Amino acid sequence: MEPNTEALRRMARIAAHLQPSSTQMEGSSLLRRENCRAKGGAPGFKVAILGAAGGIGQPLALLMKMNPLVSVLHLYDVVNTPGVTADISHMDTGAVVRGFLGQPQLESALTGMDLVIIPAGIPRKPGMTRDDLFKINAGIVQTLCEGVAKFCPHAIVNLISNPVNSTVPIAAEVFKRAGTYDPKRLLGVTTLDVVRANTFVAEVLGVNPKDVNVPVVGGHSGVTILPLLSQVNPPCSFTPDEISYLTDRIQNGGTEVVEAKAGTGSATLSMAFAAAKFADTCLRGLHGDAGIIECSFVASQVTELPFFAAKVRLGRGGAEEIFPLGPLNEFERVGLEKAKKELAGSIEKGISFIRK
Ligand SMILES: NC(=O)C1=CN([C@@H]2O[C@H](COP(=O)(O)OP(=O)(O)OC[C@H]3O[C@@H](n4cnc5c(N)ncnc54)[C@H](O)[C@@H]3O)[C@@H](O)[C@H]2O)C=CC1
Ligand SMILES: O=C([O-])CC(=O)C(=O)O
Repeated sequence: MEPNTEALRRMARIAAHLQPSSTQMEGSSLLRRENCRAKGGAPGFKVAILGAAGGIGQPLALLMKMNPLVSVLHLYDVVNTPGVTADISHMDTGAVVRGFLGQPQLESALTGMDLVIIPAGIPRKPGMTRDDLFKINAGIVQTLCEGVAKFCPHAIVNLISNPVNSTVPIAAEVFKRAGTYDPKRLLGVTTLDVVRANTFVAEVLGVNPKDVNVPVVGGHSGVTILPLLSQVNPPCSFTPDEISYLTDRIQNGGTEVVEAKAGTGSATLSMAFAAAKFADTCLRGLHGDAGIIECSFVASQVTELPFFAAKVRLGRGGAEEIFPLGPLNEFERVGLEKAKKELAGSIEKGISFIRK
């Protein structure tokens, strides 16, 4: 490269920082990606977090800034993104970070994104169910997904905002209405249930949670969270008391945190960890890595319900394969029936919110 060309590029990058208009920063970040590619680095993906200034959004932004597969990180919220962005952008990792504040900047936040992670919305307080959040969060998810449909219709969406059992159907209806719906690209994030299940099962077994994998299917609320303890990897067995304790603790893990936080919110740090883990699997899928399998709440034919959390294989197109539930024991079969009954109502509530 000619030295004077490099000097010009450096000046452009400094100018872009001093006056960060969308095009200037975009040009600068693209340049970095090109440089990275030219040096044989990994290809980078563009990721947006909507709700980035919140309890989940901030640590999630930090973790995504550390992900080497991310070349551009857009942080969008209706409050506080300038501060969060300035802070995160000083981390000496590769991703270029940009902040966007409020609805007028949603277009710039979303344009060109490969992956959009949505933790926007209010969290629970003690005594509330996740469904109690529907009234406020349904509208937030609708607005943001309308933005996704308009400005980055091919992005993969990771939906975190509760109640997930209803917000994923809401997003699907928004995308259908816009003519952009691809069921493989809309993924409800249930990874925290798996993360908790791995942790609690490992405690009972006395092993490292990293060495345990518990499939958790169904949905993301109370009895719809169905851990398949008969399918733990590596294979192991539990006493009836252990099964009862573990199922109850996994299903009520969210409430355990809400009560411990005593009115100041719900799980944020473990959720950011889980969301970053799930986003990483999506990015590795987009990257073309083989054998990427995680549980997620997706459009599905695994049961008679239109949506269900199950193990999915992530690839370039999103959730490219959804695995059947596999053999269930009697306890799990009873749990499945309870889960389906509650899920049916929550899914219908989400669908009719948009179709009303
Ligand atoms: N899927 C899961 O496993 C989990 C889901 N959650 C859910 O995640 C959501 C967020 O939780 P927290 O981060 O703790 O809440 P929080 O209140 O700390 O943060 C939410 C953020 O969303 C922002 N926001 C609100 N309306 C917005 C809009 N229209 N556009 C962009 N941003 C908007 C707020 O300004 C705030 O910064 C809640 O609904 C919570 O129930 C929480 C834990 C686990
Ligand atoms: O319980 C809540 O409200 C937040 C949540 O979804 C979880 O921690 O699993």
